[in-house]
Amino acid sequence: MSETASVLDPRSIILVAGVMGLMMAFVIFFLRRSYPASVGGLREWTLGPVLSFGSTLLFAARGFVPDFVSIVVANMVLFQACIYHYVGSQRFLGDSGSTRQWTVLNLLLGVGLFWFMAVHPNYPARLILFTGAVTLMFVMHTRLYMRHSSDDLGMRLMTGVLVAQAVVAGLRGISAVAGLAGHGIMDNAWLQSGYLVMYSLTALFLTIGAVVLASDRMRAEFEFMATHDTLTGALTRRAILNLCEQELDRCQRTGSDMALLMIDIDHFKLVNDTYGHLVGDAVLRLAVARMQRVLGEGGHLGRYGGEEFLALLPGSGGARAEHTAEQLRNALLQPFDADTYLASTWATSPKPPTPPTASFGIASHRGEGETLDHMLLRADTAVYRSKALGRNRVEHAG
Ligand SMILES: Nc1nc2c(ncn2[C@@H]2O[C@H](COP(=O)(O)OP(=O)(O)OP(=O)(O)O)[C@@H](O)[C@H]2O)c(=O)[nH]1
Repeated sequence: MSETASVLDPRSIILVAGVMGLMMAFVIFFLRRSYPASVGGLREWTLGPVLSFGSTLLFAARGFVPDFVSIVVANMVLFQACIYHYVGSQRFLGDSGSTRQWTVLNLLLGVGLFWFMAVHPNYPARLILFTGAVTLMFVMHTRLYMRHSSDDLGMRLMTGVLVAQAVVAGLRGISAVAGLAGHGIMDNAWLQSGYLVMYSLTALFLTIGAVVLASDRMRAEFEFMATHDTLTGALTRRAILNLCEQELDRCQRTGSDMALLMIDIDHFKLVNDTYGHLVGDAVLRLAVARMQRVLGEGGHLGRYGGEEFLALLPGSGGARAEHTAEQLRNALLQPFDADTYLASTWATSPKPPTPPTASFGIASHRGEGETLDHMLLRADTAVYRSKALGRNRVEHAG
């Protein structure tokens, strides 16, 4: 029994937990230095474990510092650590999180803890107050991850750890209500030790989860940057050609259909020359947004060259590809939305605004033996014919 007590000595457990959390805070701190600002929440995720460690020192100093510090301040610092973890998650997941209202709750918590320490000393009441606040925090934190749920390892790890911690904190509160809390945090009741073990694992796994999530986000961002054009958000030339190669391969194995659309914006040099390159850029972005809306999940759009785009239509034969091309052509012709940069720029211009038009060339898969280069050449030739016949039209490759 005495051996068990020494293995699960609460003071050692919370110290080890704090040190582990602090080490993970270093990891996040260095990640933060090298990650772009678009990966939000890293500052809060660094502060969380640092505060946890601070609370650990304060708890461990029980008997050496005034009780106000080792009880009231220590609990408040620990709760503030939970707040930073939560707000870090909110910012990471793109929600607007603020520590302010939670800090107010923390101050109220401090008043309550002080009351039940100095005015009406009552350990179970303090425990109920603290576990109530912490359980609320973990439930909110869990709900946040459930709202943004995905199959990512980091997301699942975070959700699992938070659910476990919400349950344990809740049970600890219930045990206090049921009179099983003992007389102080250093009481070695099995529930107390169990809670502290759980706490140490949570502190560590929350921070590990944060590191995993941040690395996954970075990988996804790099992958996106490598495969998407920065100006328009369409796929890069290499990415769309890779997809075309894969699709062609599949067609030749299974005999299914596919079609390529070469799309060239008309008189684009004139847009640049008349309105400037910034407007030209906005026109390209608008054209891509409109075409992506039409294609949806059914096709892929890549930027083939400056104002030339390539759409891949898996499973489409010639007739379906023509229908899609007409939809794309019509989408480009629609007037500008009144509140866009383009509408306001062009409205104040001496020349009346006109949405861009484009010329389309379709090359549908002809069957075995056809290469991607050949399909691209056919689509390109069809675009030239479309230009020669007056632009703003769809032509089939021969
Ligand atoms: N603003 C802007 N312009 C670009 C970009 N990439 C290419 N361009 C411009 O696109 C124009 C293409 O001009 P051309 O190849 O002569 O074609 P066009 O004026 O569209 O004429 P047609 O294709 O014959 O209808 C050039 O002026 C390029 O500078 C870009 O990223 N942004």
